[in-house]
Amino acid sequence: MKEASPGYRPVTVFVAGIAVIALVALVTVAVVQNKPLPKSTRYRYGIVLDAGSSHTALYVYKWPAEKDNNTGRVTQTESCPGISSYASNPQGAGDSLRECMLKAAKWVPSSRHGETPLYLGATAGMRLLNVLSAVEGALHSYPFSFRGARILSGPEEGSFGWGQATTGALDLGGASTQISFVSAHFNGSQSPGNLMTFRLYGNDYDLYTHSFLCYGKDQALRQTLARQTQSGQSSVSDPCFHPGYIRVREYSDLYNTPCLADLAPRTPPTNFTLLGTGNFQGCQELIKSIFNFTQCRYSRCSFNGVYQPQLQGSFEAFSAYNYVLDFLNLTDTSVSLEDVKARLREYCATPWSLLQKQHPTTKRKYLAEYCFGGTYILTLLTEGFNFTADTYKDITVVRQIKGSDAGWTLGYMLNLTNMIPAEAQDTPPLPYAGYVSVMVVTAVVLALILLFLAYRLQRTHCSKPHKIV
Ligand SMILES: Nc1ncnc2c1ncn2[C@@H]1O[C@H](COP(=O)(O)OP(=O)(O)O)[C@@H](O)[C@H]1O
Ligand SMILES: [Ca+2]
Repeated sequence: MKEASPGYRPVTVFVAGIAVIALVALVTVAVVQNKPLPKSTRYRYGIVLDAGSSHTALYVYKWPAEKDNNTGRVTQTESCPGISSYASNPQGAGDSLRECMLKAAKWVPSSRHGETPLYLGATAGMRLLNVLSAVEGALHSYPFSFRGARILSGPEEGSFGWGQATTGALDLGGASTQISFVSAHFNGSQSPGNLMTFRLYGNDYDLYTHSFLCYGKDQALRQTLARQTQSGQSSVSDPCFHPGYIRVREYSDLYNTPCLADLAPRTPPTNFTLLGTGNFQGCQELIKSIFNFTQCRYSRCSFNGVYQPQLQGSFEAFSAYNYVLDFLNLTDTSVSLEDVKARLREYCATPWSLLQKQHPTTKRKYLAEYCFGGTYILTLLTEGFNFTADTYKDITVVRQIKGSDAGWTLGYMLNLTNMIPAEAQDTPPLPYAGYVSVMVVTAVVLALILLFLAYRLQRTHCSKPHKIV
């Protein structure tokens, strides 16, 4: 009599053995394979310098090393000098970024410097090549992994600012402005130059994008001033500036931009006096005159003969859209196009002296230009891009997209570091806390099974006369 219930004990022993092996394996994997990263290597960093027309913005991105996807990203930003003003002194451009780069070196732990990618993208788009090579030389001297300085094309500037598949992007800089959106009516056949194709998370997108050089806020303002000074006037009554605003400006200074090439009057006086009249309607008429609506060789155009498919979906507007509309208290989603007009009518007519008293701390140059800026935005959106009272509701003014400052810098870095997954991920990686929980629960269950089996083995042993199954 060896077995009270033949076949029972070997099965139990076998299962118990497997459980022991599984438990040991589980604990070994838990201990050896998935220790949290040491503090200094827990985060990764990336630095992008956005050399725009008005200034250079420094972005330092930081994200958990375990999640190389588009989540958990934190940004630190810093405003640095603009490099385009160094066209005649390229060496100075490199030196001018020194203070900013030292800040970046402080924000990124030194143990991570060597592997932190550093990019510079220039969007000012004008006569920058000699400046860029000087800046490249300077950026090589920092401890980061410098990956080059280059001029972004208009489509790149527009499309990297575009973040979510369903949302269009509107960017208004100083020199140029971009519009990008996905449209069911656009596959590039009419206008291949406006097509950017993307493969994102397993889906293909045909993105329409266009960048209008010389239609950023500063260059557009210069265009309106050029319209009023073409015959060498010595004084100009400008409806886009407030009543009582007076400023003497130099002709050479105004026309010193490729956007106004060949437009300068032949023998102008040295200066002209700019006198504000503060008239919204007049300002809008003046702004309309810098757009050309007459020629279009496509089925539909925005302006200057540029193809634009029918607007589709919602839009996020940032950069100067945000600076200007925020100052004018017009960023709320409930604000209608009529509200914008009413606010501008009242705002532009406000005397300059009163305005300065109301906003003693606002930079004078900015304060003087919000009337123009607001009127330009309204005109660009409605006359230029064909937004209506109805579709204007689809625009949200944003400072940030998904927790990062809105703009092209994050998309640019993610693209160049191959961190935007083209294909959908099959299984989302488990976060560390989730991993530990799964391990603990499984180990506890296995331990309970073991205890239970041991208990039954013992009982079988101690009560042989009874048949227990
Ligand atoms: N706080 C602000 N208020 C008003 N205008 C601003 C402010 N900050 C920047 N600007 C202006 O908004 C425009 C766009 O700025 P930005 O997007 O930085 O331009 P860019 O990329 O061409 O350098 C520029 O004309 C700039 O001078
Ligand atoms: Ca910009």
